[in-house]
Amino acid sequence: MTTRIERHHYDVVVIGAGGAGLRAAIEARLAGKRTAIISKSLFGKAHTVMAEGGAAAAMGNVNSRDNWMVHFGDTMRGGKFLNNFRMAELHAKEAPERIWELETYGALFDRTKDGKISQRNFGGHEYPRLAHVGDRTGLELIRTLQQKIVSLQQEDFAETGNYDARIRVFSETTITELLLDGDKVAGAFGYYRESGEFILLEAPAIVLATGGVGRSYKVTSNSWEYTGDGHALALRAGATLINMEFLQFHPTGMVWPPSVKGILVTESVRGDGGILKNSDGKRFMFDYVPDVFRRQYAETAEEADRWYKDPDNNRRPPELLPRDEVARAINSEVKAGRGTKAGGVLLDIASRLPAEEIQRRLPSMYHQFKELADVDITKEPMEVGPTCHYVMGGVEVDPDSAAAFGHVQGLFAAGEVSGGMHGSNRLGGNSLSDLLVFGKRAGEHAAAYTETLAKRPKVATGDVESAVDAALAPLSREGGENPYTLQHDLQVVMGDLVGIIRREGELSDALKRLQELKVRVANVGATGGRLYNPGWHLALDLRNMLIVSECTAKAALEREESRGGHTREDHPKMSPQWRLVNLVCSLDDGGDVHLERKPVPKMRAELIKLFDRTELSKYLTVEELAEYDEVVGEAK
Ligand SMILES: Cc1cc2nc3c(=O)[nH]c(=O)nc-3n(C[C@H](O)[C@H](O)[C@H](O)COP(=O)(O)OP(=O)(O)OC[C@H]3O[C@@H](n4cnc5c(N)ncnc54)[C@H](O)[C@@H]3O)c2cc1C
Repeated sequence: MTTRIERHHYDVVVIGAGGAGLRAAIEARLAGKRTAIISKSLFGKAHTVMAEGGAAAAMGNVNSRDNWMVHFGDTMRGGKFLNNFRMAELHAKEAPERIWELETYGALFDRTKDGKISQRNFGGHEYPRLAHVGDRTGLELIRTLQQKIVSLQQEDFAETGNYDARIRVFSETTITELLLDGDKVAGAFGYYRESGEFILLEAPAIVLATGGVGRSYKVTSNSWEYTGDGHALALRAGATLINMEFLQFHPTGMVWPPSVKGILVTESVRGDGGILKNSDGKRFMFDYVPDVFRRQYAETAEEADRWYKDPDNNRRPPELLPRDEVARAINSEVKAGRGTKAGGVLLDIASRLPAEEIQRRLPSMYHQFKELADVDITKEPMEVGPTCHYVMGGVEVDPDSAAAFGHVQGLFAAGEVSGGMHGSNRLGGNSLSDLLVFGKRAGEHAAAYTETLAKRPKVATGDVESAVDAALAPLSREGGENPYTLQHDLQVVMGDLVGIIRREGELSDALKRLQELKVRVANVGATGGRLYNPGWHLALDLRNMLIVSECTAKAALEREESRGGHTREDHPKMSPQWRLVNLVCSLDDGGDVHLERKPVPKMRAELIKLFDRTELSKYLTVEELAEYDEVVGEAK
């Protein structure tokens, strides 16, 4: 029996309808390309919509000392100098323009008294920098980008009589394979979640914008669709992934009740004055300021509290250290027996701001705790603990064009699925701006790439048949393993052995168990048919989760130091030698993960000069410092 496959032809296919995907699609359409947007979940329901705190952009509206150079410095510092410097530079320079542009699309950010876009404090940012809409910034971002897409569709309708003529959204559609013609992208294959029918989109350029990988962990802020699909699609297409060992465990997820464990408690709570206390009532973060940050952070509660009103003459509260530091501190307090019964610590905003102010600034948090935990955050503290939140690692890309490295052409990646920009740790608020800056670049360069081709790459019939067979396999397997059991077992391995604190023995053990899981996942089965069947969908997601988890575990075992979102108990220090190394994953012919060390690109002279020597000496090797001295010497 032949299987029915719906076929479409586009110039650019964007996989993912979060901020990165929508911004990329807008740009490709503005370049005149026929563009498709594919979304695994409902249109508008990407992670981007859940972003609460804001988008970081050095507009200098609240503190005029802010500018792109300070933002660049903070981003590099936050990423512990492992960031791709060019990405961090482009991001810091272009973020303000991307935010202002959103207002031309119809966004309306909160205002300062004099009518400028308001900006709030966040961990690791020297000045108030996050443009925001209460604590629902992601919603405004997605709403505006969708509105822009609708307006483009209306333009197309006026011209052609067809709304979908140049930009079309395929929602609740999952891509399972990328199809190639030699080393060139030729299309994407997937299925409609509701009907289980197959779809083939032929296109010479594909932008991956599929977001994160959090569902390989049990305690996570990520929703069901974040199974690392884009990462795995890239690998299977011949692209490379960079620095997959770096996962961000956000310090404040809900810990109670168990059914909501992991749901995010926005950093804005701390940005707006919230403090962390242990079960003895001690404000413990003062005990956890690492040497590299000591000069920037307050030593007493009095100084920390003064900072909120007078940031120019006081140092920042330690609650606003980068997320990796705060997550580790909470972990240590709980481990030392100073946590709450449910295994968290207390986050107190109730004693810091009047109730009306809390409700005005943090309406979503107020409702979240009231509805889910029966806690009134204007009266009592919240119970919080670390939750797997964000992956810094991702598709290795050219910083300027967002084109994927490796043995594939026509593949681009932007947003959380791409790697490099955030180094070993992302600062809060830097994701929303990253999506806009690199989403736009990816769309623009994908469109331009299609014009360089002498002929359109062709999809091979055999490849489509293989994609169909792979998709149907779990449904036809008699006695296959239950996908939910497999996901649970994977989450146990990753949570217990590749979690927030890592050790050599446990990582080796994790790799062994992942190999065993690989064999079991190859035998995964799903009951029922193709009509809306979540068990089947998970069975297909599992091989992506597994491959991405293998990358994380392998790289985590290889990197013998602690940096940002990678903490090795057996190698607790940051090593200047390891700062020179990116760990890059590819797939070998047998489909196994191959790990390679590559040098971290060297920062240009005018950028390295933005940092002072004392600070750099905590990160760089002796040889690098000598080069720095030469550069600075020449400038004098
Ligand atoms: C609760 C929460 C709060 C956050 N708050 C902030 C904040 O305040 N500031 C900040 O900067 N960052 C924040 N972040 C992080 C930020 O929201 C994300 O990193 C960012 O939104 C990722 O955007 P993206 O466009 O890369 O992908 P996403 O918005 O995650 O979208 C991914 C898209 O890809 C689709 N997709 C995935 N796989 C497939 C597939 N196989 N086929 C088809 N489609 C697929 C999904 O359905 C979705 O449409 C927060 C994250 C969470 C979870």
